[in-house]
Amino acid sequence: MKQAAELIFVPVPGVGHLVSTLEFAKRLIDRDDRLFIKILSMKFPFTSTADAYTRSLTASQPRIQIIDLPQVDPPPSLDLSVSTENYIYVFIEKNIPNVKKAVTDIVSSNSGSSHVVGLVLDFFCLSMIDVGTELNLPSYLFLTANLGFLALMLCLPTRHNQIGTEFSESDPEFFIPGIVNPVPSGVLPSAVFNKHGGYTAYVKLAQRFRDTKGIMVNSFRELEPYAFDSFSDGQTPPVYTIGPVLDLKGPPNPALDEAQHDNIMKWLDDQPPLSVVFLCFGSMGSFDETQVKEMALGLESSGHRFLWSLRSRTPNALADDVLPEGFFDRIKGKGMICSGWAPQVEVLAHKAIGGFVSHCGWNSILESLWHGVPIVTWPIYAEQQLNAYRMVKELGLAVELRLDYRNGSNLVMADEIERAVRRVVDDHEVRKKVKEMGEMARKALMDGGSSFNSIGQLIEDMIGTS
Ligand SMILES: O=c1ccn([C@@H]2O[C@H](COP(=O)(O)OP(=O)(O)O[C@H]3O[C@H](CO)[C@@H](O)[C@H](O)[C@H]3O)[C@@H](O)[C@H]2O)c(=O)[nH]1
Repeated sequence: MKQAAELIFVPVPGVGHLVSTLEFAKRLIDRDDRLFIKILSMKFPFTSTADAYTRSLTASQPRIQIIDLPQVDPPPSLDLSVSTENYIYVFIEKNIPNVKKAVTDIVSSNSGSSHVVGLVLDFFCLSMIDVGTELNLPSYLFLTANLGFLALMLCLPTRHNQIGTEFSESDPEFFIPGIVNPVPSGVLPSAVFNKHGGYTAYVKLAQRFRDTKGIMVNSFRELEPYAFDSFSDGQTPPVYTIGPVLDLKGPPNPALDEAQHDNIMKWLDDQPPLSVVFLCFGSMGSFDETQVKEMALGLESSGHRFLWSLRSRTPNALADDVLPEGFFDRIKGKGMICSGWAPQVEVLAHKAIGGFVSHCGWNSILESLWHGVPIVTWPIYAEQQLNAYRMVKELGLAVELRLDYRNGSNLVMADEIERAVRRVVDDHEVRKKVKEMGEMARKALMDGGSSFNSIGQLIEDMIGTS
């Protein structure tokens, strides 16, 4: 009889992290029937839909079991406004005793026919490597971001040892082995500039990357070959490119009911092919009213059709309150606004979509490449500026609107938006490259493709051949 091998996943309960982590868990068990997965489910107060999402995605998978961890007290909400990264870091540290207890229980309940072969940790959970070490279990990193971000994190400890302090936006360009040219410091993740815990949290996490037994990255070699090659330096744990891992049904959200979903899809059905620009800014992106007005004016004067997932930063504001007067009448038939949440993956798959104004979250980028839709870059937070920069400057796969915008930056003016929207619809060269990359993504996952092989290698390294 084959011996069952169990993996314990510890994801961060935010949609942007859960999408690929849970899909990958499913992909692993589909690939090898010896594998069983337990998912430790932490609860964050500001990601209330994460729990339902985790359950819905794994419901029909008898070899995946969710273990609820007890709720812990969140850090003071002030911490969230001074540094999101530090808030998440502190919150996760508070969960460690519960994680340790859950892992210990799982290990001690194992019978002779099943054993735990490792922890699979989100990068924010890397301090849990110590839990694994204490229990004699290896830890793997599941990186929901890309190889370029991995390259940055791997070189951060060296810079910290030399300089010892956070970055400043006026710093000269920064050389990251794995990214073709030195990058302007203005496109580095917001956390590395943060004096209130964000930088320290990032450095502490970065210092643990090389303590893992292997690093799985939601990317594929054909997309980031230069970065991938930089990891064969003899000092980095094995890097497994296992992507793109996408949830092609899209994460559900209570803010999107069936009627709104059907309305959007029906409206798209009535539009000509490649004519609609889609605007959507991830699970957390929002703008203040002044910025929303500029967006509206820019879209209107571009003359193009658009579908806009509008999330205003003003609590309870209705679209009518924040948009310019008469806007709805003027765009009738040409533009559609949905408040709160859009069925993004389905929208990107629709033949009417010709471009995507995005915050450049990594899932959004992979989803748009998969469906051959060129992106206009409008990063907002986390590592999105670096993603935007690389998509435009290194990979030539996106149209530039802003590369270094972040929460609280200068306004993006209507005329800039108008130009970028026009360009993404008309730029046939970028569209062609994006389509080609989308085809390479599909090939990477097929039998014999680079990611298919990499997943096979990962399973072999974790549990051996059968
Ligand atoms: O209205 C919406 C908004 C989002 N989504 C989906 O939600 C996911 C969002 O993921 P992503 O595009 O990566 O954005 P974030 O939610 O912002 O993701 C976080 O996690 C990513 C992976 O680590 C990082 O790249 C981002 O910077 C970080 O903010 C995607 O699957 C989208 O299709 C929808 O379906 N509808």
